[in-house]
Amino acid sequence: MARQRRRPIIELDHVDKHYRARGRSDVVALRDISASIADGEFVSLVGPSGCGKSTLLKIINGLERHTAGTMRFHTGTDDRRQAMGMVFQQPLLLPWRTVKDNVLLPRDLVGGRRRRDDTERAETLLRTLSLGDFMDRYPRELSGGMQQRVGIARALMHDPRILLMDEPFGALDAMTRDQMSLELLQIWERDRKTVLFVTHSISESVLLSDRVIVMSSRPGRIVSVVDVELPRPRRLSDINTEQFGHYVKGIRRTLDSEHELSPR
Ligand SMILES: Nc1ncnc2c1ncn2[C@@H]1O[C@H](COP(=O)(O)OP(=O)(O)OP(=O)(O)O)[C@@H](O)[C@H]1O
Repeated sequence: MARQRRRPIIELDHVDKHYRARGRSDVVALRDISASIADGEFVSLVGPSGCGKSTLLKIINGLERHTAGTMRFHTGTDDRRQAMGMVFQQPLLLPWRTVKDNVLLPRDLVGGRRRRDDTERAETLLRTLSLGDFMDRYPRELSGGMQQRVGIARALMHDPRILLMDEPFGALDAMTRDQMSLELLQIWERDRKTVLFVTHSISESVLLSDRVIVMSSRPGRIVSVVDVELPRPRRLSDINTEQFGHYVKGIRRTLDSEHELSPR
């Protein structure tokens, strides 16, 4: 059954991105990207290494500028940074700040005194992410998965409408990665933020997403958009179902055929 789509929050229309390289020809990272992401939707981006997935997140949050096409955001604010939170593969925590102070970093960067609300929000987020007992510890005292949870709490601190996640679990072992996927799903089911999630794992993309955008090798283009019609809430055991396998195989086939066609 087709899901009813909500109104778009991000619209990309024929977007290109070229990186200028002095003395060499430009790198065409993205070509003709058109997509509409609905408010509250969970969308994954999969594609070969170097196809421009990170670039797409960076032009969406304004860290990079697109070179052609148009982008529209319907977030209720002109301040893109306010509307978006970003989670990177490495959590990039400041080692001299405690866990709680790392989560409060975006708040502190704005300047002025912290309000009690800010501290309470940081504490609530940390408790939600099972870090209630580690708020006053330092990053070096935490495992990789715990550090990544701190990165997620920090990205959620200003309550963004959109969460951009660039291979957030890529550096974690398989079990921690599964656990983190489930926790992310729980947060998403509760808050229904719009999530754009970059991953190399096809099964992770199917487990988490409403839609999976499949990209070609560089220059990155969208070659397929897969609606994942698996029921929610999802569980890890869904991975063993026939329907799940069907989605994974379909996406794998698309990526393989693109790889065969691409110039080497
Ligand atoms: N600042 C930059 N200057 C020049 N070229 C860049 C820059 N950043 C990225 N590129 C190039 O743009 C292309 C896309 O890179 P990007 O990091 O977006 O790919 P990706 O799909 O996220 O890769 P991966 O899956 O390996 O992380 C690559 O060829 C890369 O070398």
